[in-house]
Amino acid sequence: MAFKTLSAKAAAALDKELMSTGAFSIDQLMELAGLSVSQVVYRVHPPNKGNRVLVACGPGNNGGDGLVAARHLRHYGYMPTIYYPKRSKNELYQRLAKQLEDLDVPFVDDFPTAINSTDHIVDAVFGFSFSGEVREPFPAVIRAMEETKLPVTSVDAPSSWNIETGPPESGLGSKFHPGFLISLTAPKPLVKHFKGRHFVGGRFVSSAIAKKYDFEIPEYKGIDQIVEVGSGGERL
Ligand SMILES: NC(=O)C1=CN([C@@H]2O[C@H](COP(=O)(O)OP(=O)(O)OC[C@H]3O[C@@H](n4cnc5c(N)ncnc54)[C@H](O)[C@@H]3O)[C@@H](O)[C@H]2O)[C@@H](O)CC1
Ligand SMILES: [K+]
Repeated sequence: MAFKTLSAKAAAALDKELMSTGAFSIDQLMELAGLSVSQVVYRVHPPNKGNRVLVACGPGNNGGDGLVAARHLRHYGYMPTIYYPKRSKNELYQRLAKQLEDLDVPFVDDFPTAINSTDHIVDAVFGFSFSGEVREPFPAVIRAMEETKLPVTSVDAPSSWNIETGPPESGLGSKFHPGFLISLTAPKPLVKHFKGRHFVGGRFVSSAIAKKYDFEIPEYKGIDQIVEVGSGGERL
């Protein structure tokens, strides 16, 4: 049986609720989301398979998850590189970037060039608030991820996919099929079109919240922040 999915609208409402009546701060949620992303990368691509990881960060919270994941990956022994062209002026993101700079993690401006010297890519460009056509400077990033043979781990959604309906029918993003996806809190409807290895993360949801938003919390084992589920979201 497949896990129930969470629409983009429901995911945004859930986030808002966690940060209001739920009493969480955005820093906490992003830290846990990024930690779970780092655990997926470690699971599917341990550092002895090649420790260079290129993290593509978009302008919103999906990009913030990427910045947090990069810090954890650095501490696990990876050599992350960050592409973060639309830096937010928000203090939280500035602190996350400073933490990486203090670990000597490089920031690069040219994603298509950087992709030639990495072993793994983290796609933290867009999450559940993506809509419409991909705007500059991100088309080149989506194209490079679409064309590369390197493994890609997408955070919450393969960037450029419609959250409800999946990959675009034609043009940019239509051939973007990352090998790995981590759905945060609960899979979004687009997972119906995802064929790779699929994980769920975000081990901070209470059963009351899951019940209210009508999704299931997967069975996390031990100290894991992630659970592998079937590509469509079904139990393994
Ligand atoms: N509920 C959860 O489990 C949590 C979710 N988080 C992350 O937060 C994400 C959602 O974050 P946000 O709501 O900030 O949004 P996103 O990060 O999905 O994207 C919004 C940003 O992308 C830009 N954008 C949207 N469409 C675009 C287009 N067509 N071309 C170019 N730019 C475009 C917007 O202007 C905005 O700056 C989730 O997907 C998840 O990764 C975590 O950070 C916190 C916990
Ligand atoms: K993404």
